[in-house]
Amino acid sequence: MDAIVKNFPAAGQTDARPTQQEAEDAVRVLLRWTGDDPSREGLLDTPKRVAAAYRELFSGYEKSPEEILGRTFEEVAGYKDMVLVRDIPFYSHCEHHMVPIIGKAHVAYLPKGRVLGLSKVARLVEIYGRRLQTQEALTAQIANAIQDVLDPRGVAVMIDAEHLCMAMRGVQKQGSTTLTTTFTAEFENNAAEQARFLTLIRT
Ligand SMILES: Nc1nc2c(ncn2[C@@H]2O[C@H](COP(=O)(O)OP(=O)(O)OP(=O)(O)O)[C@@H](O)[C@H]2O)c(=O)[nH]1
Ligand SMILES: [Zn+2]
Repeated sequence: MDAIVKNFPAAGQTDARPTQQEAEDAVRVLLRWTGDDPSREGLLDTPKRVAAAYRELFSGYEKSPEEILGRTFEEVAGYKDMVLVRDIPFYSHCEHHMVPIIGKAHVAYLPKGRVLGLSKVARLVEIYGRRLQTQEALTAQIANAIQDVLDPRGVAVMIDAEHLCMAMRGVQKQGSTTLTTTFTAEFENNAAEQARFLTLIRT
């Protein structure tokens, strides 16, 4: 688990953050970089709004996956087959251009006794989504967090996302999506389980 989160500040650890003033000044520089005038009326409050928006869009750095996944329960009448939460919509930002990634995550695991609250799976996607990401890292982080904290028989994650850095700029290919998968433990070793996961996603 440490390996997954150690690049990010832990919950409450905001000391290394620049001040509000520094953040707003940086936005003013970027406004000038666009060619606009930060002192015109319509842009006067923009640095403050952008700083607040960044806090929200990147709030995943302040949240702990272990905390979210910590609350599990066992009373499921011996249920032990796959649990799949599919079509979890998310927004993230690519770490190369800081432009949105828009997509859906499908997350499954094979329980070994304990199960997760279903909303916690979606909350986990939010935590990692609200950080600067590559799609590969996002996929692996979600799978590894569940594997490490819940210790199920296996985890499968698929992400299907559009990168606006490929659509709005650069190569400008709108509508193309990228698929990434991570399989752990029993999912990694068992092609039939992988196939069942992929079939259930499409059902
Ligand atoms: N593998 C991977 N690549 C990504 C992701 N998000 C963005 N990229 C790519 O990161 C690459 C960065 O390439 P660079 O050549 O350093 O940057 P660039 O000149 O802005 O590249 P272009 O987008 O081709 O204009 C681009 O090919 C992006 O498409 C991601 O989640 N995963
Ligand atoms: Zn990008």
